[in-house]
Amino acid sequence: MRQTLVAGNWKMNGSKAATESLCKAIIAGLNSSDTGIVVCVPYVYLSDAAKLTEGTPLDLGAQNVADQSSGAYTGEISASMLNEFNCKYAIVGHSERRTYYGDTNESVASRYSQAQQQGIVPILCVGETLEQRENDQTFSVIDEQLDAVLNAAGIESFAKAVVAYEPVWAIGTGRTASDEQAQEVHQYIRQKFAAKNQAIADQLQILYGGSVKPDNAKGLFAMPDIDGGLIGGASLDAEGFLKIYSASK
Ligand SMILES: O=C(CO)COP(=O)(O)O
Repeated sequence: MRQTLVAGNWKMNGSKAATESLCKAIIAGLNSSDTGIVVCVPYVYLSDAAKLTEGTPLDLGAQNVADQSSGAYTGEISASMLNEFNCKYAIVGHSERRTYYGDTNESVASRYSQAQQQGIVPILCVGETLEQRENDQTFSVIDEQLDAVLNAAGIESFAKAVVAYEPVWAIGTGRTASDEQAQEVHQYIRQKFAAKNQAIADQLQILYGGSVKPDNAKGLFAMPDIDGGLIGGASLDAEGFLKIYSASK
């Protein structure tokens, strides 16, 4: 049985005060034995969030990581820096990074490796746009996104990675993929990995992201190849986020 994981991606939302109140409210709703729940907060709040989550069941993650280890890369944050703040996870290749900030398949692969070199678990995001889906390119886009990382880091690296399928057309639109639409792609991804290494494929956590809410989480998470979710908007509300987490158990 694979463990489930529910990750909140706060994106560029919140404040110092909101970080404190949201972390505290989520932690208050968890039991000490709970596992598989993480918040990915803006970089500047990692220090506060690290203190708030230390010794609690709530894990911490970043929303990105540099594709280089150090040096003259103005504005970037390295994996070793993240490591100083108890970051267990780092999202890489989110579609908003790919679309607005030019992250390429190659740079995403470098970010993925940089995270792993510091013992941080990358949450590798893949997914097609609406246009690509309508042109029957969903699987070829996902192949390209995954192959760039597989070629650079190897199949074994996925023993310590998470994949998130996030169809771009479902992100922040309120238009979620149906349970079956999501499962179809998750199954495709798992079979792709299984063709290279069955054991890695069997244990790989594949999360679904895109308008996951408390009322649709249960159906999505019940699908055989969906192992949890990467939650945007709904992770900014502690009660709703905890409900989504409960749906994963
Ligand atoms: O992009 C997402 C998580 O990374 C999904 O965002 P929403 O849940 O707001 O659609």
